[in-house]
Amino acid sequence: MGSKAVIGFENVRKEYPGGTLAVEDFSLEVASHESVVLVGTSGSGKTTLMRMVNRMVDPTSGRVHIDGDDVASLDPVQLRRSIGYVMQASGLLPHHTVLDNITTVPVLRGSSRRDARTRAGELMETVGLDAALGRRYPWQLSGGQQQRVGVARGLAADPNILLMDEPFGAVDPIVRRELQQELLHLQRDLKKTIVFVTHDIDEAFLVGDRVVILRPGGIIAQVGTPQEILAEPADDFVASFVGADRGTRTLHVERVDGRDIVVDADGRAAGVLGRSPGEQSPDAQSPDALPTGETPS
Ligand SMILES: Nc1ncnc2c1ncn2[C@@H]1O[C@H](COP(=O)(O)OP(=O)(O)OP(=O)(O)O)[C@@H](O)[C@H]1O
Repeated sequence: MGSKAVIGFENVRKEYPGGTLAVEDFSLEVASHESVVLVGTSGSGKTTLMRMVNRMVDPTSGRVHIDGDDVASLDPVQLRRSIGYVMQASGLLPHHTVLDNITTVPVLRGSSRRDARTRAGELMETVGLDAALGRRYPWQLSGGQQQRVGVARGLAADPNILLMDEPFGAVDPIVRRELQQELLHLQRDLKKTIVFVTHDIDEAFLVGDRVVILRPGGIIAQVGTPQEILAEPADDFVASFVGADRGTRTLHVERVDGRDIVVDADGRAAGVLGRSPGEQSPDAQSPDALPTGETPS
């Protein structure tokens, strides 16, 4: 696999045995080092699409390529080991210590145990974990710590691509916010190509360079930067999705890591204005102009 890690979905369709049409016809290119978030209601095909990247799911038709190579032509085991995968509730092996969980894939890929452990220690520091926790078992950690281990494990083989399936879905809102912020820090340094799945639009706007809003059947309702989607929702479905739950909250803008984040009265991120450092953001939306949306009935 090349090092650009450009991911392409070309007219992919997935019909599961039994007849569920999870994805009708989905095409998208994820650029090198880009973070793309798939967001949509339950059952809209987000996880199915993400799993096509590492061949945990094979499309019924269409193809997924990485740097131009059809993943169908790649060995699935090698492919999975070369792509970081972080899932909800961390997915850690319960009978293995934290260190063993983090080092499994690097050792399978040929690292010496010693090198893998050294690297694991560094990664634990990167994700904000005390190295002493390495000897514990997952059940001896808090939910937030488990998720951090999950992120460290996803990064352990230094993959170019990171797949994150509701990675912070199982932790409380405060820890979730901390983990989101840390992911933003990490991504600034690591610059992975990230596909991130969530059903939380606030999270999508915070972590995504681009956000893909899906209808059932993996149909794209809108794809764009958070700014574009907030400024011009494509239709009522998107407007309602984006505004859902926002009601009459007072929105304001906070500067975080050089980015203007729209924050609601509860301190939750509602969007990002002006994406990259150095990028002019004269067209940034006044928070007053953001769609407040009706609470969906
Ligand atoms: N292995 C499977 N066999 C049969 N049907 C499946 C399978 N996996 C998913 N589905 C169905 O495909 C559809 C899309 O599922 P998928 O998990 O991709 O959606 P999702 O958007 O990730 O949902 P959620 O937010 O609930 O995780 C759903 O109707 C689901 O029931």
